[in-house]
Amino acid sequence: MSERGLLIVLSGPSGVGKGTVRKAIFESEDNDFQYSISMTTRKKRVGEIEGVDYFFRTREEFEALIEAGEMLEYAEYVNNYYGTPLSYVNKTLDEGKDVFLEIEVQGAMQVKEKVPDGVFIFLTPPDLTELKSRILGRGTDDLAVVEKRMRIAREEIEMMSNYDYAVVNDKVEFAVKRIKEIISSEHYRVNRVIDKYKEMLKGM
Ligand SMILES: Nc1ncnc2c1ncn2[C@@H]1O[C@H](COP(=O)(O)OP(=O)(O)OP(=O)(O)O)[C@@H](O)[C@H]1O
Ligand SMILES: Nc1nc2c(ncn2[C@@H]2O[C@H](COP(=O)(O)O)[C@@H](O)[C@H]2O)c(=O)[nH]1
Repeated sequence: MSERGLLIVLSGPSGVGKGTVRKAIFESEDNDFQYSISMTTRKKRVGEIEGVDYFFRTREEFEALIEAGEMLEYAEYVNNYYGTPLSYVNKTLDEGKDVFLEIEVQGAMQVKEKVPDGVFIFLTPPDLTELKSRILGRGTDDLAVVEKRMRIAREEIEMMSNYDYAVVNDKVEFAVKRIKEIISSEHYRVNRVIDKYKEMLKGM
């Protein structure tokens, strides 16, 4: 029996750099994770591509998928739905591949309920001033949305204790290195490899 893949959840406040860090992980040569592309009802930003950055759907389409039980998790964030399609995650984990989700905190907590043996990593900013300047520097949101993201960020940081690991995103390359080290060591946790040894002992 081949081992099921690991479900890795990278989460944290808006603007901390989740997308930047995730892209750096996926661009690295030794990357062996499968990225689960999220679905959203928000408008496409300049340069974003359907099926690469997100699956862009209407609210009606998204709600129909929720009703049909086809989302692993979903959340309403700044007046839009965001969610993870369930079938891709299940199929890929069953193939023994590691699946990487980059999602906000409400969604991460739903995944934790359903897949408690996932690896939950909270990406933190060096401080809140730096967080705000990253959101502003990105230039994608007007001031009211930036303030809303900052209010949500404060609540999200309080949820950090529900995660397995906290990684500070001071420099992207350091954060990437820490995350890779965490995932690599998670593969050696006894509860993940025990079944393989049970099989081996049965055959002796
Ligand atoms: N380590 C870092 N140092 C300085 N700037 C960074 C760092 N990581 C990311 N940034 C910058 O911060 C801004 C926000 O990053 P990014 O969009 O990746 O955040 P996010 O957490 O994915 O946001 P959201 O949750 O809103 O999608 C970007 O302009 C990015 O270039
Ligand atoms: N719960 C989920 N959150 C998600 C998912 N995909 C992305 N996100 C998070 O939403 C916010 C806003 O994203 P943006 O692209 O509008 O800046 C951000 O924190 C993302 O990480 C998802 O599938 N589920």
